[in-house]
Amino acid sequence: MKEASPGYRPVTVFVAGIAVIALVALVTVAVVQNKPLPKSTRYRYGIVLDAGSSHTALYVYKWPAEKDNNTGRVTQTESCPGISSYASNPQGAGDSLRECMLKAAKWVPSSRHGETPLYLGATAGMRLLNVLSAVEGALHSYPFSFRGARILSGPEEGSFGWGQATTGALDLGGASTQISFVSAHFNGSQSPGNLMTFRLYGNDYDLYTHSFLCYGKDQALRQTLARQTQSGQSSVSDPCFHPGYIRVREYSDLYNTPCLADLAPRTPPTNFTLLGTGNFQGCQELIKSIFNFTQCRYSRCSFNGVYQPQLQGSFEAFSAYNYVLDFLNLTDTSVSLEDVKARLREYCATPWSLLQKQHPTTKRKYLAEYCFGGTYILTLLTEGFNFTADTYKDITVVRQIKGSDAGWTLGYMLNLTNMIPAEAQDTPPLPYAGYVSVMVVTAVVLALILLFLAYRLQRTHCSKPHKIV
Ligand SMILES: Nc1nc2c(ncn2[C@@H]2O[C@H](COP(=O)(O)OP(=O)(O)OP(=O)(O)O)[C@@H](O)[C@H]2O)c(=O)[nH]1
Ligand SMILES: [Ca+2]
Repeated sequence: MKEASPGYRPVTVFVAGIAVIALVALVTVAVVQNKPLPKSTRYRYGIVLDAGSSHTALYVYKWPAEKDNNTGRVTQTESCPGISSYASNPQGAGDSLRECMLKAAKWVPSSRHGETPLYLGATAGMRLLNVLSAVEGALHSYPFSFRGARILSGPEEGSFGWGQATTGALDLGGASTQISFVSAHFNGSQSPGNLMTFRLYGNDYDLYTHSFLCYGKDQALRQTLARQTQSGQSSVSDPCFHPGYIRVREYSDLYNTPCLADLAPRTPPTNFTLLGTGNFQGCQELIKSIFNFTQCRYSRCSFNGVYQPQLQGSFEAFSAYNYVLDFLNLTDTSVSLEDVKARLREYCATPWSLLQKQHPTTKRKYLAEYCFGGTYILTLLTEGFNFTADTYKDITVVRQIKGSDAGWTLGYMLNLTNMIPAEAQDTPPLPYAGYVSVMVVTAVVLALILLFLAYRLQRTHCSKPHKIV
């Protein structure tokens, strides 16, 4: 009689084999698949040129390639020449951006050039189509994926500058100014032209937005000068400039803007002399004269008959709000409206000669215009947009929103590349190390279960009485 050897049954061997193959396969997949991208392709880039009325700014955005919804962060900015000054020489406008574009080509890795979108957005203050088409031609010659140059509409300029759902945006440019905020009192029924609807992260927003062309800081200043030179005066005493400030200006230069169309005196002298008197109150009265507060066919208006719902929530103010209030040391959140007035009263009255000594390195043009700029901001916010001493506290002056330079460029690019997530984001993907760990643990558990099954099968097999041959 021969006792049967405890040999393994084919089924046991099969199950154990599967267990080993499963383990090897899972670990291999975990290690080989889903590896982080090589360094050179780990990020995507996007370039936006903001062709404003007073300057052109270049923004290079960068974001992780795996997370297209992880809105880009600006990595580099560059101030380029303003193309609006090339109206009589459109070719020159294209050439003027060359240096800036070469810098962008250095910042973006060359392997990414071809797929990097390049946009040029001109703001409403710059309706110079001939310049725009010349620039368009020039931008095609760079290695990026040029997606066109166009003029933003007022609502686009306002709404793309709006970044956070709960915070309104105040943008003061050279030619135009924008106000945008979410208001529970606004659904567009009164004034559909001011409504922009957004679906962001699963929520719908009705955004009120308006862009006032000719009410940017530079054009508003021109409007005040026009108010004082309409009869062709040869000398003007201007309360918005410091005592002792004297400057000779040309009529043709002042009135050379669509904002003052038809306002120019018929037969003006060539020049007028601007003499500063440095009087805050007089300056505020002068500024008020460029707003129309009388007509409003809606339940409420800001100015010039433009509908504006009741202000709501907090606001972030940027561009010239930031340049001017920062210089005047008025950006601290503890600063009240009364503090602003007191500072301006004292600042505007400061003699020009003293100011120049106090700020020897500040650009003269900027230095001369902070009294006007500050007074204009105060008047625009309180008389124009109806901020009160109480709601003024809701305004924060910022240079950046969420780590990016404040402005419309990021929102514009994200919108055009379809990267603004309409729905709430899924939970973020596991990092590579986490992914490998989960896969290995799953594989080991699976293999253990299979081995255990194989063991049980073997045991059952051994405990059965063997047939004796
Ligand atoms: N003091 C100061 N003023 C600045 C500076 N940069 C720009 N400005 C002025 O601030 C105002 C607004 O500037 P921007 O926001 O660049 O205006 P913009 O985008 O060219 O103009 P829009 O087309 O109307 O948007 C203009 O009057 C500029 O001359 C700065 O660094 N310091
Ligand atoms: Ca601007």
